[in-house]
Amino acid sequence: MYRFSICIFTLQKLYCYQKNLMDTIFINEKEILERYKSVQAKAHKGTQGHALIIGGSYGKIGAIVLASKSCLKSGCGLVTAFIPKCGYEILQTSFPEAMVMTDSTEKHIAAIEFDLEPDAIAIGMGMGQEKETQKAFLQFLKSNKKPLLIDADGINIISKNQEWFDHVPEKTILTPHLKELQRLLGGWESEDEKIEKAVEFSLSKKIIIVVKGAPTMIVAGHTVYKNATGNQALATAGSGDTLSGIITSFLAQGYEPVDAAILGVYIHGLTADIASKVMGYEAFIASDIIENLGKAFLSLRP
Ligand SMILES: NC(=O)C1=CN([C@@H]2O[C@H](COP(=O)(O)OP(=O)(O)OC[C@H]3O[C@@H](n4cnc5c(N)ncnc54)[C@H](OP(=O)(O)O)[C@@H]3O)[C@@H](O)[C@H]2O)[C@@H](O)CC1
Ligand SMILES: Nc1ncnc2c1ncn2[C@@H]1O[C@H](COP(=O)(O)OP(=O)(O)O)[C@@H](O)[C@H]1O
Ligand SMILES: [Mg+2]
Repeated sequence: MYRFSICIFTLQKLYCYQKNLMDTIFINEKEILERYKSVQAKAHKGTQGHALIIGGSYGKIGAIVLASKSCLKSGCGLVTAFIPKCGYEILQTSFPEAMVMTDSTEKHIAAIEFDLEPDAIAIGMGMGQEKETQKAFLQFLKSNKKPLLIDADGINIISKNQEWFDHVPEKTILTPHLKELQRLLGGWESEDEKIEKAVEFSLSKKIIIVVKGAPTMIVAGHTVYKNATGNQALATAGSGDTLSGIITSFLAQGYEPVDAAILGVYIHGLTADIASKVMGYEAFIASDIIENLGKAFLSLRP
């Protein structure tokens, strides 16, 4: 029996490591237009989806401002932000279109309690890793059944507690940058090994991994989608927080998680391609991603 298990395990490993079984799809405009659905004439905010964005901590409320704003600016009908108390006025003032719920703790999240039924949830941006926050994150994972995206400190926390993946819904999207990916997977020795490890992890946890970088790859089991948009203008604080908001918007609008990730990464990159032609790379900041979302969506129209 023991020998038999070893044999199965080795075969599984071989299967995952065989590069020719990894299907790579290049995401171009054609792939996007096959997935993208514009807003219906009779839509209203109630039909466009409600996203809940959870995160932020003292000094990092900006991450939630950026994620909430990019979310609503990508077609979602309603956005609620769940943040520590200290972020209430910041969010209400800088982005009045968002609704805000606060934790009872001042500077970090200590209990994630809300009385609404969102269509999708993003968690982790600017959230920090306080003990109480980690506990609240676990409680949240245990109770949540909604489509989910985990970014930043959410990834950092779950990387150290990988048994918590038992509570993560299938097709949850993780959006690690390189350092976060290292924390999640351990190291790698080559670019190929990095993607092979991501494929293996995606298969074993049944999740989608957005491997952020230049270019960004979306790993969904054996299929790896390679994005074609984006440039070095995106090498700026908050550009990942903004990406989380955009992908969550598509999730809340009812897109399949893999399509939400593909569309989100493409549109996010497109804003930088459009804006850098007129403003260069240096002056581009995360708010310019949000500013250029309109032009990016317009460019998808035939
Ligand atoms: N305005 C706000 O509120 C903002 C809030 N934010 C929030 O802050 C929290 C901490 O997030 P964080 O990503 O800065 O910290 P952390 O994971 O330790 O990574 C730092 C190290 O990782 C590396 N590295 C990073 N990115 C890389 C990349 N793309 N590609 C390659 N390497 C990369 C790099 O390491 P190095 O390469 O220098 O060794 C770097 O020194 C998080 O919750 C986030 O949401 C931010 O979004 C900013 C705006
Ligand atoms: N040189 C680059 N070319 C293309 N995309 C980039 C480049 N540098 C950064 N990005 C993109 O910017 C985002 C950075 O995410 P992240 O590091 O999480 O930012 P933050 O946490 O500050 O919001 C990712 O989507 C990444 O792919
Ligand atoms: Mg980030």
